[in-house]
Amino acid sequence: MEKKERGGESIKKLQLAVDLTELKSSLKLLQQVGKYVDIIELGTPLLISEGISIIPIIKELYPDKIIFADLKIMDGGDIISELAFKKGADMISVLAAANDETIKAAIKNAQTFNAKVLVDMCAIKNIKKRAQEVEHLKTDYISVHRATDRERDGTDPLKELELIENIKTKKAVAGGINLNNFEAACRSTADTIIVGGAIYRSNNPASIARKMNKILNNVR
Ligand SMILES: O=C(CO)[C@H](O)[C@H](O)COP(=O)(O)O
Repeated sequence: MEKKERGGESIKKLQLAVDLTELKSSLKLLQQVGKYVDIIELGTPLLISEGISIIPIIKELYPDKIIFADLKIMDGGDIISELAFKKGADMISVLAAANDETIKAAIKNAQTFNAKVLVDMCAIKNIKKRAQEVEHLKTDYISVHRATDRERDGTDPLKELELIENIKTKKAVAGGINLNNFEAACRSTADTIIVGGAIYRSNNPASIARKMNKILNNVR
């Protein structure tokens, strides 16, 4: 799948969240599904377990993919984002719950390294208000995100997305996206649909990713 942008207009993207804890199993997963996704997310558990040195390893193997480091920065926006960008990350995440100074520092570094920042709304209570504030900071993406630890309480990130439909910044949606709600996610205002467990926990990750790729291409 190409990561091109048509005439400046962005094409909706599928982001695979690799939330495994070992490089070896992550590489095996990527061999199976890499061709079906636009963005490879090095998940927070993977980065904590294996370290940011895996960024250049994955980037070298998948030069045509956008490499997203899900750092979920809460403080130290300058130093942490710089570490990841120097390793070759194309995009990183900063938490919306962080201070504006933290988000601004990461955005400044992203500009220096020609990279991007996604601000993650995970655990934000007033999503609409915080999204408006974050938009003023000129981040590249705002992501609504149902936390993994809330997967059993029925929180729907697609409903949260509706709260920020007027936000002009590109949007991503994450948390519990699977084949049942994938088409709805593609038809939503999200520019990027982030899928983790529905692919990597499947007995047949390639089949799920291929189906999602097909659905996304029909909507694009
Ligand atoms: O960032 C994350 C957790 O903090 C996950 O990568 C993201 O939410 C994807 O979740 P799922 O496995 O439900 O698709």
